[in-house]
Amino acid sequence: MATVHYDGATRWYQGTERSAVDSLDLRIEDGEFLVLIGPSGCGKSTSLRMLAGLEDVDAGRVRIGETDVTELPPKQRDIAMVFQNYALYPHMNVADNMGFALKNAGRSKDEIRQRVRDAARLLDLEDYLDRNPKALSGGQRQRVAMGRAIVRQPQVF
Ligand SMILES: Nc1ncnc2c1ncn2[C@@H]1O[C@H](COP(=O)(O)OP(=O)(O)OP(=O)(O)O)[C@@H](O)[C@H]1O
Repeated sequence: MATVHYDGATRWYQGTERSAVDSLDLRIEDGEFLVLIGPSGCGKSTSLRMLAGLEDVDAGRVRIGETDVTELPPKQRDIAMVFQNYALYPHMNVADNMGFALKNAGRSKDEIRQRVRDAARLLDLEDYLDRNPKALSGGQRQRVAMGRAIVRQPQVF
């Protein structure tokens, strides 16, 4: 894990009068579990998306550990994110959804199987590994999305 540091991070969406996030200063310590709470539309997702590299940072900087990631593409940030709509691959079963990023990273079949099994045990998904997402409940889908993040063992969740 690593520290996360927002330093005046700002995001404007074109054509809008106000910034979605205005000069966010926030330091999250290594291993800290942080919850952002605020009214709908106050900028929580935008803040996360700037950290993950899914939104440009229009002013300020974002750091992970000692690395300034403001200009880095998402792939190089070693972050795992769970999306509000889960974004599961509908044509893949639960095990393949959870192991997909590891497969892309060239990990061995044995390692992928083991990490997926460990995460499935943690999330109580062992009985669902062969099912497709459409045959799962909302909460089960949410746990698959979390499993997909967990198996990657990223610097930042
Ligand atoms: N692509 C976009 N173009 C223009 N404005 C946007 C865009 N995406 C988000 N916004 C605006 O930016 C602001 C922050 O949105 P954001 O999604 O970060 O809010 P949030 O705090 O995560 O909200 P919620 O709790 O409702 O999910 C909102 O006012 C939203 O309407």
